[in-house]
Amino acid sequence: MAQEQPNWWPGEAHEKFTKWAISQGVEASGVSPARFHGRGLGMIATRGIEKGELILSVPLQVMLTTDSIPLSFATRFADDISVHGLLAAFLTHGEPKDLEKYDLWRLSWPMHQEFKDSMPILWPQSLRTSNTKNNDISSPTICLPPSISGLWNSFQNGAQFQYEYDRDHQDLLPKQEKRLLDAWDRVLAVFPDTDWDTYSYYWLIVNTRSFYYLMPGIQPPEDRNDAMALVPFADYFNHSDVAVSEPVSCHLWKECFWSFRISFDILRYIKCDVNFDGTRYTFRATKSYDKGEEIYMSYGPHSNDFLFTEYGFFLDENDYESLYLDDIVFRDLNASQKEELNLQQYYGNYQLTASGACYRTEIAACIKYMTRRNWRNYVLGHSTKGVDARKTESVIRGWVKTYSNEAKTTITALEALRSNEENVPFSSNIDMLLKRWKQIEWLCNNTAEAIS
Ligand SMILES: C[S@@+](CC[C@H](N)C(=O)[O-])C[C@H]1O[C@@H](n2cnc3c(N)ncnc32)[C@H](O)[C@@H]1O
Repeated sequence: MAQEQPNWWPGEAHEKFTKWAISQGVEASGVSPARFHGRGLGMIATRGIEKGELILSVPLQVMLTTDSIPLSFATRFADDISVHGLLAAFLTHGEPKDLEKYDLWRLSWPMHQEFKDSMPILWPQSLRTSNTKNNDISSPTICLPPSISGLWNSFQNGAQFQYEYDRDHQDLLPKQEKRLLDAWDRVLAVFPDTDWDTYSYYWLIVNTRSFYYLMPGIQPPEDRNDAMALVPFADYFNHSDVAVSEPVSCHLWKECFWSFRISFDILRYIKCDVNFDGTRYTFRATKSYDKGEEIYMSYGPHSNDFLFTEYGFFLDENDYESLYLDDIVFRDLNASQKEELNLQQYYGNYQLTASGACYRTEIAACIKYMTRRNWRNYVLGHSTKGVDARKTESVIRGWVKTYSNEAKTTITALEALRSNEENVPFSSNIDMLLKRWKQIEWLCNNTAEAIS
């Protein structure tokens, strides 16, 4: 009689891939790929696991890095093609004999349809309108949250940035589209018949499954996104916002951190649970696990809007949740106030998190009612004369309410879209948007109430 499989059984393709990975030197101890409702595949503990235990080790030879790509293939592309773009090009157009090695691994990856369902970049134009250049913004509703689309339904945010500043966590979709289209142009120059669906699929595979990869002792590339590689089997780990609390004591902190494309500025707060020593990628348990529990890894301290754009999911609860009030704040300040904020390096990146508005937002609020002299003295730490906590709170509450109104307006519009029969094929996308906007509304209302 055939042996009964556990309800988390990943399926035959994943069993075959696991056997292949182990035959190639991957060492998995107490972990197995498993199916988890709503998360596709993930990693399960097949026995009790102690905190700090080595659970996975993957040798360099089996990873897909730029060094795995034959030079005769790589040198056909313009020098400025991104590593991301090149890896996707290799998966799309590499010689079958060079790709054969990865066949069973590739069969373990999600289907194209799964990306179409979850990744906004592949959604119909009406659902993914953003402030991308050349975009037709005629869509009656901006469905994606402002940090993703760069646009709002309740006001227009045109021409209000008086000064350039680093909006790393905003306009996420236009930036992602640019990365994909830049790569696409370079691939088309070499392979004019490239199929968009195939290329964008592999580009998203790399986007959602790559790891930070840098040989020890090598300087990080100018663009941190170029330090990436694919790591078989390790790409089964799903993300959680597990606390990445203990500061790294390890002097090699840059090299000892893994992530799905994480930014360098937070690396020093991360524990060395994941390490690449130049020969192997190793993964240790960040806590103890019971048999049958899912083992997660943190992809980094990402907000839900970031996770939504880059990975096609977001968390119900996220310690790193944050909304950006920049567009709302800027339209409420005059040119001279903005100039002053810029001079004092408080221009932009006004965040709202579960614990309230950030210090930068408070400073921006103060400039609304304080004399310039008092404000400057306050910002420079000389005096608190003129600071009135109630007035600051009232300004911030107004800004948060604007965001909350945006959520309300968009939820109403999305509900109308949802009930239109024409949109039945996109109902799960609309549901995902509605869920995200309700989270945003909740966060705004909760903060506004806490400030009252
Ligand atoms: C590195 S892969 C992880 C393995 C993947 N779940 C699979 O089925 O192959 C990253 C992708 O997994 C999914 N994912 C990761 N963490 C998740 C989570 N906490 N909840 C839901 N989906 C998650 C997202 O689709 C993401 O793009």
